[in-house]
Amino acid sequence: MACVQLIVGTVGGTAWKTAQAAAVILNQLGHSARVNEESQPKDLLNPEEMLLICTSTTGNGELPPNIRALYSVLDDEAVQLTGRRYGVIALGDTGYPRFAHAAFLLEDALYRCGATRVGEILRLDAQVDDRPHVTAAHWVKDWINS
Ligand SMILES: Cc1cc2nc3c(=O)[nH]c(=O)nc-3n(C[C@H](O)[C@H](O)[C@H](O)COP(=O)(O)O)c2cc1C
Repeated sequence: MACVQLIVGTVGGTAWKTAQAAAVILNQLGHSARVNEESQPKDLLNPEEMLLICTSTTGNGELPPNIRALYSVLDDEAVQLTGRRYGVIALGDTGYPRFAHAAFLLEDALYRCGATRVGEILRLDAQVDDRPHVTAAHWVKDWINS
C-alpha cells in the first residue's frame, strides 16, 4: 500500500476540494493519503512518500501563493529527489493564454530534481469540467496502479 502526500496549490479552493476527493478514494482503497495545502520544503523529506501535486493556475500563468515556497526549492534544484515518484493534477481554464501553466512549472522542476512521474497528468479545464473533484476521484484509482 502506498503513502501519498497530496500537495495543493489553490486560490479559491477548487484544487483543495479536488485533492480531498482523491485522498478519500486513496484511503478507501487502503492507501495512506494526506492533503497538504500549506506545503513547506521540509515536506519533501520522506523518501517513502509519493507526491501528488494538485494545483490550479492563477494570474497570467502563475503559481498560487500557497505552493510558491515549495516551488522555489524545486526550481533552485535545492533538493535531491532521485527515484521519488509523483503525479500531477493540473487545474486551469483554457480561456486563459497559459493553460495550467503552474502545474507545468512544478512538473518541470520536479523532473530537474530527479523525480519520476507516474501516470499521465490529469488536466482539468474549468471550461468543460464543472466537477473536477469527481473526475479526479475516478482518475486516481488508475493513477495509483500506474
Ligand atoms: C484571477 C484568475 C486567474 C487565472 N489564471 C489562469 C491561467 O493563467 N491559466 C489557467 O489555466 N487558468 C487560470 N485560471 C483558472 C483557474 O486555474 C481555475 O479556475 C481553477 O479551477 C481554480 O482553482 P482554485 O480555486 O483551486 O484556485 C485563473 C483564474 C482566476 C480567478
